[in-house]
Amino acid sequence: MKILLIGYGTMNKITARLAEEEGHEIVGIIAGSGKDAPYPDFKTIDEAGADVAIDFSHPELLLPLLEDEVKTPLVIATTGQKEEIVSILKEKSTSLPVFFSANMSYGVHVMNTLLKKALTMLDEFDLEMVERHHNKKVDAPSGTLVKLLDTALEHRDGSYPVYDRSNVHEKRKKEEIGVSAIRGGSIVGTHDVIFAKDDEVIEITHQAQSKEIFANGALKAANVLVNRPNGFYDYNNLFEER
Ligand SMILES: NC(=O)C1=CN([C@@H]2O[C@H](COP(=O)(O)OP(=O)(O)OC[C@H]3O[C@@H](n4cnc5c(N)ncnc54)[C@H](OP(=O)(O)O)[C@@H]3O)[C@@H](O)[C@H]2O)C=CC1
Ligand SMILES: O=C(O)C1=N[C@H](C(=O)O)C[C@H](O)C1
Repeated sequence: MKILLIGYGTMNKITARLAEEEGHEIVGIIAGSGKDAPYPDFKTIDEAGADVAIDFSHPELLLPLLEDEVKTPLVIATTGQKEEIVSILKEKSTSLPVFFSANMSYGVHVMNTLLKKALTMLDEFDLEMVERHHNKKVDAPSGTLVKLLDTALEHRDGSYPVYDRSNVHEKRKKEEIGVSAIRGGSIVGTHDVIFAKDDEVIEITHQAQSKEIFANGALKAANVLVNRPNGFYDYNNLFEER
């Protein structure tokens, strides 16, 4: 595949290395500074003539690019401003194939599926969610946690998130879903969903042990997406035949 990279930070440097090892060609980048990039720099997505664009960037880089007409299939991994990004991608997907996932690891898709099942069986349990990431991450809570939280809010009537318990001066209410974000060192990314009631705790955890899993997930998704009809894809429908 001829690949355009949107963003050339930590993640897309890894994507470039893995893509080239697999025999793909990086035809260019669109990046903030991208000073150290050995690839041509483009200003719009389509001018690169790529088979697919893979984005790990920032909403302030991505969103203006989506204001142009785009025909190149898109794999989008940027987190933060989810509602705005997804709404624009859904509009775009009427004329091109788009894959979006706040976590490119298929394992997190499985975790979210397990969470849906657990929510139907554990409605008596208090629910708390904790994510841990490296100290360079700019958004909080993580896109993955936002996705897990959305799943929980959909399945628990009347539930609502509590992001900062330091301002809460009363006992926990049943409807609360506690959300905590931890930042430190080089933690790749860990997500814990904790179900707790008197005398028992059930936890579902996903622990990313390398950033390569995200880049590999994006490349696998791109490989499939380029042969898909126009539409909006995530891990729920990418592999389904239409
Ligand atoms: N869906 C998934 O599986 C994963 C998603 N991510 C997400 O991907 C994104 C990138 O992650 P990562 O590579 O680690 O981040 P980096 O900070 O290393 O790279 C971000 C890139 O975006 C550019 N950028 C950042 N801020 C701005 C801005 N305000 N305006 C224009 N350009 C900007 C940077 O340019 P410059 O270097 O010039 O600042 C750089 O090219 C994040 O949103 C992260 O959460 C990360 C891992 C997995
Ligand atoms: O910024 C990161 O590193 C990651 N971001 C994604 C998120 O916000 O969920 C995915 C992964 O956890 C790593």
